[in-house]
Amino acid sequence: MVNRAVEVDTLVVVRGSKTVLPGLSFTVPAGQVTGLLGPSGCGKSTLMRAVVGVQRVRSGSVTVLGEPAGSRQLRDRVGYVTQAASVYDDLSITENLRFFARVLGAGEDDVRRCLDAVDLADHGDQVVDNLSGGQRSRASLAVALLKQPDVLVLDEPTVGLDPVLRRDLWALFHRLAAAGTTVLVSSHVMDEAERCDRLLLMREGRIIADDTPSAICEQAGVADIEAAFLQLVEGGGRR
Ligand SMILES: Nc1ncnc2c1ncn2[C@@H]1O[C@H](COP(=O)(O)OP(=O)(O)OP(=O)(O)O)[C@@H](O)[C@H]1O
Repeated sequence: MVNRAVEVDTLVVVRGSKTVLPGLSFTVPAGQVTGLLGPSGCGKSTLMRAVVGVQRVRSGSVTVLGEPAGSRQLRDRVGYVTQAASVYDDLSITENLRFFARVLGAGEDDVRRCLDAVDLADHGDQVVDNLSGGQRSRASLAVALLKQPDVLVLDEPTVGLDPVLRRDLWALFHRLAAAGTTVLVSSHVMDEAERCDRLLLMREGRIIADDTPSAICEQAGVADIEAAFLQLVEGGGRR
């Protein structure tokens, strides 16, 4: 088993006229929940797109499970949930899952498993168009779980969710990680930091810290990640 699920080496991404990622290097350990935290616009989505292989990169490399990001071998092994829901509005949640299960070669038992995992079993017959934003994003997450991916990349999955649902989703991420899945999850909300096994703190396209939440706080000599983030920004941080 590869214990570095994701390896990013001197990654440069330019979007339009802007260098969004000016040369990032880091690794993501397998079987843990790694949080990618940073303010809106710092480049989290761009980095996640590079990890799943849908972002044109200027230079550097991104390796996932020992293969180049986006390569054919990774198709069934990497799940990706974007901020935009990727389910059909005019189908029910169960119909969506059955449709994607057929496309992906998954079975009815997988449909049940995924509905349960995201706590939507009681809403399976509801048409997506009538769902709340949070239910919609959980339906997209259920689709991503159909193939039991080894690496799950989630772009701000908890935006707009109430505290109970947020807690439940984080519990799900940890159950998936305990079963061996590598979970890379982004957030711009610093109070989600404590829920991660490891953190990549990001600012203006750079990783300013890469460690466990407690180690980051300890090194900064502060009690919470928000204070650590501020101190890293003021003190220059890692380059
Ligand atoms: N298609 C594009 N063309 C040019 N610039 C872009 C494009 N998409 C994003 N950007 C720029 O790239 C930078 C990083 O955007 P990105 O979406 O990766 O940030 P983010 O940290 O995920 O933000 P958020 O938390 O708001 O989703 C921003 O400055 C954004 O304006």
